[in-house]
Amino acid sequence: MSNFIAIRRDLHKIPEIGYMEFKTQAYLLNYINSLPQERLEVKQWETGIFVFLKGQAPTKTIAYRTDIDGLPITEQTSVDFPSEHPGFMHACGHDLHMSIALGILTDVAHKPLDDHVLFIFQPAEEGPGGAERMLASTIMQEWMPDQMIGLHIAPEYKVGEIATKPGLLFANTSELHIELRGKGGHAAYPHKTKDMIVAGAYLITQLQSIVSRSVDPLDSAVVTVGKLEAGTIGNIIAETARLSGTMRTLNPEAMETLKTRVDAITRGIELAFECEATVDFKLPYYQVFNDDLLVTEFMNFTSAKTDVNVIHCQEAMTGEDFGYFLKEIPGFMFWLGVDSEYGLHHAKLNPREEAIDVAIELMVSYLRR
Ligand SMILES: CC(=O)N[C@@H](CCC[C@H](N)C(=O)O)C(=O)O
Repeated sequence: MSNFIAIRRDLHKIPEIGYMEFKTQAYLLNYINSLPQERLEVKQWETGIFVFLKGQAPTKTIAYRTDIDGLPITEQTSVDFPSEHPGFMHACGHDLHMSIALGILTDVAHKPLDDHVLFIFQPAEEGPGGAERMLASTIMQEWMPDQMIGLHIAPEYKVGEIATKPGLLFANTSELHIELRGKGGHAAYPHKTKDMIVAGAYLITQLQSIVSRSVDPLDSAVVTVGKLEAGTIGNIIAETARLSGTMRTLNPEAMETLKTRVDAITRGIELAFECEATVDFKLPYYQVFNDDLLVTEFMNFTSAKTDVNVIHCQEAMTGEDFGYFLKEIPGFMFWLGVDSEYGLHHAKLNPREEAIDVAIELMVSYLRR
């Protein structure tokens, strides 16, 4: 087993959510401190880390970013290194992302490049977002890179495949939080109450009409309610209902349509069910937009390799706060095939670990080209 597969397994056992990645940060720092230190400068930022590796004859700084947080999901895989944190799992592949980053860092720490390389270990990609804040940090301002690179595992592609494209790769996103408040009471006296479970159910059903009836059919959009909390027991009418979800669009203007329609439909529910509602659109993520020239050069470079197959993919409705880095710094993101039967954010996600060495070798050869 490669050292970086072992590292991935260690990290897989300790998933932590955004800005709580204390054990993860300690593990990463411990490893980074074991590398040759002559050219390294390491700075902690919240639960994240910046590692600056001085080049030998630098003309620019290239940044490589990995996210480090896990998700609140109870793991259901049968791997023999499962999550040791009940209710939490690396179900989006950030354990692989981190081991790949450490693999690249290890190589260049032993054999420095001409250019500087900045490694960014970023917290809270799944929320509330770390990229925008890291970008604004004084550390990043001091070490501002000229180019950014990031990857994300892709369960639908085979090991040895990568996929990307020039221009738009990932969607614009916004979280959606709605709270409905009515008058609870005894289940036998519904006429004396305002039942927020019924109101919430109507609301969720009506939200489904936004994509089908308010968004231009030639655009793409998603409105997903992923969490609904309401009620306490079967014979009490619920006083509150809380919905949380996410909205996605490929076109930034379509996001404004979604917000306007969510607001309008919620106001309609307030009237119809005689309740009060608050709508909160939180934590927008800017789209991931690849630099045409850089990503095309990377795709051509990779195509010339015999061991990696490059797929020109379509845009995805996933969100990534890596988009904030690419808004300011030219660069690109790509999908790394890991061939898992279960997808991202699934409790049975089980990426094939051979992809780790594929990615390290690809990135090291790209950086040394
Ligand atoms: C790659 C990936 O799965 N990213 C997450 C990002 C979450 C963004 C935000 N918290 C939201 O849910 O809107 C995704 O769900 O796409």
